[in-house]
Amino acid sequence: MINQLQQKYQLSLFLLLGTVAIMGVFPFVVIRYLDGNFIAAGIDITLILGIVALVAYAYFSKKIRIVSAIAAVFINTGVVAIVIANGIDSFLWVYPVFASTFILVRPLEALCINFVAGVAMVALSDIFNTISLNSFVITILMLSMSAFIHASHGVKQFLLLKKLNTIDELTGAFNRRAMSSDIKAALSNAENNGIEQLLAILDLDYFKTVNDKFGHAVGDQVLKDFVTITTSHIGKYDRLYRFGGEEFVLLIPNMSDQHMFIDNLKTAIKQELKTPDGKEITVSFGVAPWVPGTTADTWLQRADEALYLAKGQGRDCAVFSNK
Ligand SMILES: Nc1nc2c(ncn2[C@@H]2O[C@H](COP(=O)(O)OP(=O)(O)OP(=O)(O)O)[C@@H](O)[C@H]2O)c(=O)[nH]1
Repeated sequence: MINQLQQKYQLSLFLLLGTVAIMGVFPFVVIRYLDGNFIAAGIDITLILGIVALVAYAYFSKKIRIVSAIAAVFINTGVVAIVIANGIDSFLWVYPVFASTFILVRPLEALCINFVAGVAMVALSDIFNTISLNSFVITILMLSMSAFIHASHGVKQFLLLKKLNTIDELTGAFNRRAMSSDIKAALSNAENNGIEQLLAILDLDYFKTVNDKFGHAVGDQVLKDFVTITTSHIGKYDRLYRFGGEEFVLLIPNMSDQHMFIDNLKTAIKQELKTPDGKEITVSFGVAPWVPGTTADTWLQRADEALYLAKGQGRDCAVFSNK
């Protein structure tokens, strides 16, 4: 969800940047044309058309990241070209273009693009016969470094927000919010692309007695150990979520031998998850493979019913839903 918000935010920034660029550059197309400066007018109109095309492509394709990167290179190339063609008259455009690069791409990428554009300008334009090269280098460095620090701070804040939004604070497993959106994606993947998934609820057995015997802090540690152990035995694209208390949900792409996978996982947890006095802690599994017509609610309900049966069968076992 937070990724979608970020994408919407980036798209609206991109649209705003495009609008501002067009409104700012267009009057100069007219001025340069009336002055008879057709090369500069041509570069400006190329910039406007390129930006319009890129913004439109980003809007319809939703490939914001790649289009933003192309736009960043495009406007930096454009500003170098206009400074070479038009000289000192277009020099002030360098500053807004360099600053806006940090809105389009990641901070380090923006710094590199600015660096290459700056070097190209120093090497290829003759404006430094008129203005001081030292002043240019110092002011552009100040601008780029300030923008870099600000943008890096923004990236850190976004990553923290993403973590707070999707990760269970105690165990480090994904939280219910992440689970809801991943289940939706898994269902649509299964319905539309035939990529079936398996959903299982994992519930620690007799966990209350761990708390009662060793205290809540040890219980917390057992939950953390459970997540570490389980995560180390599942695949890169498999996801473990804390459903609540000592209940977890596992969402995995369908593999060829579901029963063997679940059995191996159950055995691994049993061997590795221990109380402080070395006694094994077992887990019960309620497993619901995806079937056509599954909804988020029915999927969890089928897994929960299977878990109920597993607990009823004496725990430390996995029951597959046959619905
Ligand atoms: N330490 C700790 N305990 C928790 C947390 N969340 C829930 N619990 C405890 O988990 C225990 C769950 O107890 P029950 O629902 O009876 O389950 P159980 O003892 O595992 O029994 P079965 O599931 O039937 O095998 C309760 O004692 C809760 O207090 C947590 O975040 N930390």
